[in-house]
Amino acid sequence: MPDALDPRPYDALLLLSFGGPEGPDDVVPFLENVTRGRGIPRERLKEVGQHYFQFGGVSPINAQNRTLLDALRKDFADHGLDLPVYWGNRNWAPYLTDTLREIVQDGHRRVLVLATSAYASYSGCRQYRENLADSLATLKDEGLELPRIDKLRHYFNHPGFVEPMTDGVLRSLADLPEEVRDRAHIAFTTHSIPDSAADTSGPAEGHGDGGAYVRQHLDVARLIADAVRERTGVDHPWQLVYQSRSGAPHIPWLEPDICDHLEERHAAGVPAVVMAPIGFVSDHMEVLYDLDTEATAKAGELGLPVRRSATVGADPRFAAAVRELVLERAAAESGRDVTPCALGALGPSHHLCPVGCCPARAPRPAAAGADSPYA
Ligand SMILES: CC1=C(CCC(=O)O)c2cc3nc(cc4[nH]c(cc5[nH]c(cc1n2)c(C)c5CCC(=O)O)c(CCC(=O)O)c4C)C(CCC(=O)O)=C3C
Ligand SMILES: [Fe+2]
Repeated sequence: MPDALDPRPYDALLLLSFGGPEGPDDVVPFLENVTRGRGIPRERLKEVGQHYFQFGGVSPINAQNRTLLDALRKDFADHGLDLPVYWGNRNWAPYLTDTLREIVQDGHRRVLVLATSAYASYSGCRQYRENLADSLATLKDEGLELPRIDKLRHYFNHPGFVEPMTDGVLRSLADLPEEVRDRAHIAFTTHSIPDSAADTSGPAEGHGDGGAYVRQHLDVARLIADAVRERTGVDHPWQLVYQSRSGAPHIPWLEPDICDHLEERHAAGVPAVVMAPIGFVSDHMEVLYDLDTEATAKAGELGLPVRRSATVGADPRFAAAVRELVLERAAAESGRDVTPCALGALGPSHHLCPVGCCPARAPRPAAAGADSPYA
């Protein structure tokens, strides 16, 4: 086998995701899993439960992950990369602990993790690392020999992530009525998080002013807006806005909300908006409900034409990017020369989260980082 496709020292890839309900009976236990100990108001939970019930109690996220698994396995096979791909979730079956147990029982010793979250933040990175540590603790109690786990670097600025989204924005612009198309604005959207979580996202030296979370999203938004201008010759004004806020109302979260933004753009005379959900890897419930249902209804009331652009999902370019990231990390880990691939102003993200990266409010053990209590 050619050297470039050598995944050693890794012997397994774990797709680590959020998980979601697969029927009406799953919705309440799923929400309990997600919010255990996180202080989400009851009213908010009822409301979010309704979003799931409106879609038959089925989150789109599991089907999306199954499709991504297929795409990854196909890409690896097509390129002669011999690396088994497993799937486990934080909040629903297949649960992370069960998948890790299976990985160990299949004899794997070095696991590389691909999380379905492209950016830094407590919710998007450290919380996954905490779940990995919890699962390792369970396996240790069961007397199993623990594998070593590493997490792939943040891939928000990888071309295989950015380019499919650029194409999506171009398609949405083309789909707008011709008379408003060239004056359309682009609203790049991502999950709102508490201001305090944004300010402390990423390594400590970059804390403050929205932290790595906001900077990384701004970099992706700028890359897409620049690529759209290059392809169409039109300079579409854009802004980074937020969606899916939860938590108590007196705690500040990132703003403006997409619905307020649409109202404000409409009042300012903007004739059309493309909503580009760059914060989500695939069509999660936040995309189907908060954008396709709620924000689209809001725009309808305003008489403002909007389009929602595609997420990356299982685009073959994303599957190829994962292969490149795996080989890049394997090379780095083996002391071989490698040039990490990244677009934009920020450069490739760190391989290992340093101590103090995206701190939790109440510190808990987290695996796959410089402060991991595991090997
Ligand atoms: C940054 C971020 C991402 C992106 C990174 C990543 O992808 O991980 C993300 C993804 C997701 N969040 C999801 C679902 C939920 N998130 C909640 C609550 C929260 N999310 C937060 C942040 C994020 N969340 C935060 C700060 C909270 C408050 C509570 C807390 O501090 O933990 C709640 C509770 C109810 C509510 O309040 O909304 C639910 C049901 C699903 C599944 C969707 C599906 O079914 O398709 C996915 C992919
Ligand atoms: Fe969430």
